[in-house]
Amino acid sequence: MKFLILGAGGIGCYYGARLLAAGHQVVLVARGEHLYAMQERGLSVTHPQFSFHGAVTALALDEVAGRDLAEFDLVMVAAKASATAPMMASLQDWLLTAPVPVLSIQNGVDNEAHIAAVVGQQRTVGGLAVRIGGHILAPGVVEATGVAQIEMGAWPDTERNPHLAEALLPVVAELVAAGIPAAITDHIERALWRKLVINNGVNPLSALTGLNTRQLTSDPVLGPTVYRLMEETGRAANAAGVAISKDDVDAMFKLISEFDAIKTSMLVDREKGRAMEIDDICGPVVHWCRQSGVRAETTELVQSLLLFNSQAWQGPQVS
Ligand SMILES: NC(=O)C1=CN([C@@H]2O[C@H](COP(=O)(O)OP(=O)(O)OC[C@H]3O[C@@H](n4cnc5c(N)ncnc54)[C@H](OP(=O)(O)O)[C@@H]3O)[C@@H](O)[C@H]2O)C=CC1
Ligand SMILES: CC(C)(CO)C(=O)C(=O)O
Repeated sequence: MKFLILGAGGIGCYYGARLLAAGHQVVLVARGEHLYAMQERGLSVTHPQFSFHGAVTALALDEVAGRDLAEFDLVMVAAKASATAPMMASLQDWLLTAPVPVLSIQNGVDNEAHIAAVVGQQRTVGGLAVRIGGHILAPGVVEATGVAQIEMGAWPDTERNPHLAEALLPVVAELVAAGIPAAITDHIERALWRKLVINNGVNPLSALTGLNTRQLTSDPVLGPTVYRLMEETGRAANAAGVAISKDDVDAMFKLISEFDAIKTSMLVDREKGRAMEIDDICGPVVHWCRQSGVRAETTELVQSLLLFNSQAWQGPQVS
């Protein structure tokens, strides 16, 4: 099969390398030093159970339109959530040249709406990268850990998009054969909110404190705070019309408490001085809880602390 990965950084390069190692064709879209390094020296990916070192096809976003979209079986969007809408807008005309499905494997619950606005719901595949930590260590060099699953499903659910759900079956079979545990869910919107429960629970707090997921969940003060952030996410989901129960929140807390000690993607962004996915992760929780009339107080506090804390503190202004 042939895959186009838009925004091939930590997770995009990991999954891309798995597909390349299994004999698929993969085009990676990146920018800056990372793109240059992949073009000049190839890509290196290390993972406890897998490694890849080799030449890759890497392009800048504005070079993509020179390719024939119809040759691809799947477009995967793997950039940060804030890049989804601008990427879709810049490829809008090209994306309408062939009916190829477009899958998001990003965190957040709004990426699919941005994709659907350009390619239509019939081609939009919701998805998420589960139990993976993957980061660019240096340009062209990626380190990953975890079983690195992909959960995907026709957007917004199989019932409303049955033909796409069927078309995904061979893609999932190839991902599994390539060592990517992939599965289809009939209710991807719910799966995305369940993942947001984890991300809103640990990402902003880890970026604030510098702690990894295990340190956070096992801390006597921060652990219960993680749980409260998760509960608020569940409340937001219900306000948005997506059923998330206390059992879901408990299951997500257990999952992240028992998973490898991960440095979250938001902490990595903070350390690198890059924009963090604060609006994409805390934003929907704050928005939907406010809509419901009961604010997400802990999320609002953590979000504000992170926003203030990430701006360069100049010290008190003395007149
Ligand atoms: N990293 C992780 O462990 C996990 C991440 N996720 C989620 O997956 C998504 C991707 O995360 P991650 O892999 O860490 O992100 P990265 O920042 O490592 O990768 C995204 C890549 O896309 C590039 N990019 C952004 N805009 C463009 C553009 N216009 N043209 C070309 N390249 C572009 C970025 O370049 P630049 O650096 O210049 O911005 C970067 O190299 C996020 O939603 C994240 O929350 C989910 C599970 C785990
Ligand atoms: C919390 C974690 C590691 C879960 O996969 C994640 O999604 C992230 O770092 O953004």
